[in-house]
Amino acid sequence: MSQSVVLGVIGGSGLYHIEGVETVAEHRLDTPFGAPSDAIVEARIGDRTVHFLPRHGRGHRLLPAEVPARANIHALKQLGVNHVLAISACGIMQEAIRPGDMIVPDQIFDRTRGQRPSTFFGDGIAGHVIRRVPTSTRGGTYLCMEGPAFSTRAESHFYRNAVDAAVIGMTALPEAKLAREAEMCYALLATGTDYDCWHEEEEDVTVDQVLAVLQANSALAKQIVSEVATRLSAESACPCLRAAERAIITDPAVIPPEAKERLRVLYGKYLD
Ligand SMILES: CSC[C@H]1O[C@H](OP(=O)(O)O)[C@H](O)[C@@H]1O
Ligand SMILES: Nc1ncnc2[nH]cnc12
Repeated sequence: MSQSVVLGVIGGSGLYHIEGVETVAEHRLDTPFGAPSDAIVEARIGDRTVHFLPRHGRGHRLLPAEVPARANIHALKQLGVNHVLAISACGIMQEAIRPGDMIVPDQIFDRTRGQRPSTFFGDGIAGHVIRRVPTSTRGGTYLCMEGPAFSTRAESHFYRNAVDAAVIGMTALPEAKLAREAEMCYALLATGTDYDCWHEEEEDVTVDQVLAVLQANSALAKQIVSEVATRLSAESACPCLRAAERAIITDPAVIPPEAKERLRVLYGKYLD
């Protein structure tokens, strides 16, 4: 069964608002998982409503591990979002990718340290969604490291050789996992900003270098958001939109009422 597509955009480093679009409203939401990173800005791009949330908060206040990913995804879900375009600044792990190139990874490799709450399930309700293809599009592996410090050269070489990573960042997880549990299509748009620290002839990554590339690319990033907003179809029947249909294993009779209430926005249709 198809659903009307509602687009959410999560802005990463250097992208704290979308310039030059018509703002319709600002939503300050609360969730059972705490407050999201910031207010969500509802904007119009052409005929489409877009909900924009800066992942690190305006002014970039949150470290990768401090980003309240569950609250962010839940708040977007409250607004009806079912398609997420997640924008990220990334280190480049392959020679052929140049700074400023945009990459759309189709795989994610988890090198976070397990301290980031990464599921909506638990506390009385067990569920398991399928993640063989974790995003909605194709194009290489995003290695998600814990950070906030950048990698050592040994780690950088390992990610290139053992994982064959295309890009490296710190934020696609648990965001992408939670979007799947929340039955959303999730696409990653990575801007390659630096060669991390593996390249013999290129500078090692610095924050200044990352921000300079993002600054130079900001018009392109905005154009891509506009194109996605314009071209995305009005309806979708993607299986991501039913990812939790068969995920919940707990007998409904033993799910505590508090757990049902906590997950009502996400799974009410399966629990009632
Ligand atoms: C500012 S460099 C490191 C920082 O940038 C990336 O953030 P995001 O993915 O939100 O664009 C990276 O993951 C780190 O959080
Ligand atoms: N080299 C790098 N490692 C991790 N995250 C990044 N974001 C931008 N460049 C990065």
